Amino acid sequence: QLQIDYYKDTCPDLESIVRQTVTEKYEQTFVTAPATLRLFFHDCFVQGCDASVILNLPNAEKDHPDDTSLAGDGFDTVIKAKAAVDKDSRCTNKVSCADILAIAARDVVVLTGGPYYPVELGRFDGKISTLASVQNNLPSENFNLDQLTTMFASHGLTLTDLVALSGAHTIGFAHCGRFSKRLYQFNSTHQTDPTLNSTYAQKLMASCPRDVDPRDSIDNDPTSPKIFDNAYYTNLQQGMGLFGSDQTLFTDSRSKAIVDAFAANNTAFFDAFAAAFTKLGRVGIKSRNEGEIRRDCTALNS
Ligand code: HEM
Ligand SMILES: [Ca+2]
Repeated sequence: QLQIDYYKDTCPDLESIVRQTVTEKYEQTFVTAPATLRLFFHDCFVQGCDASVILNLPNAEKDHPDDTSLAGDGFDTVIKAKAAVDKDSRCTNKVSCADILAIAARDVVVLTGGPYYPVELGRFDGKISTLASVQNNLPSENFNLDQLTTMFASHGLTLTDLVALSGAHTIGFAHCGRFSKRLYQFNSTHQTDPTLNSTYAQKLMASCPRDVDPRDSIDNDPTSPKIFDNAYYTNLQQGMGLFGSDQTLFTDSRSKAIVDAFAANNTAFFDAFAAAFTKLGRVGIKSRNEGEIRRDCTALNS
């Protein structure tokens, strides 16, 4: 029931207002892009795409360890865009924070060189956000393909969607503590994960030595960290996936052909990403009765 032209009459300039705010913030700080894209994913997988991750309540979603590494610039992007939207008197208190996040997430994909695609709108903001609801609902960086496909399938997302959406790791950052196990204590026979390219492994060890502050971070995509492109897939072909959950998309024979197709054809990746993003944006949509149009994206109306 989402529609591309949902706000056509109520807030006709919505898309350009959001785009302008996101562009200004992106020009100030690059992290705006990966932070906003990841925020959208984490929102949709927990309670659906309803901006529940943004609510600032005691023991809220954002306080769960899986969400505490969400960069503040993603939240800030939505708050700033909401303020800009509400300044247009036609739009005041009419556009949901969940929809603003969805538009902003598409906009950062475009800003970093990725595909443009229309975003479906008409979401309502959720009224519930709990720390407990995050548990086991976001994928771990150590997941194998079965674990990844089970979790994605539970939201109607296919194997192709999983591989395409994982391509978001073509931009952004990761903290050393997230993959140090792959470098230093993989398992009883291999200190370092044998699927990891050895030159890349050495580079990672140099950037993230054993005693590194686990809060230090490095680029997800070692070849084009700020560009939304299919380098993520050519990296996987060379054993240069940062997380186990990335590399397994290539090492597992069931998804390898999809990785190869996206590595060979950037347009194929862009088309699949746009389609998968649209499906992700439909997860757990709340009706008018189940949700609200939040006045302040960080707080419940009342
Ligand atoms: C397939 C399962 C996935 C796993 C296991 C996973 C895991 C992770 C982890 C561990 C990080 C690093 C966090 C940190 O150290 O701060 C990360 C970063 C990121 N993830 Fe994912 N992710 C997955 C899928 C996705 C999807 C579907 C998207 C969006 C469509 C996404 C977008 C991002 C972005 C943009 C970053 C960089 C964030 C930043 O620089 O602030 N990820 N992911
Ligand atoms: Ca890239």
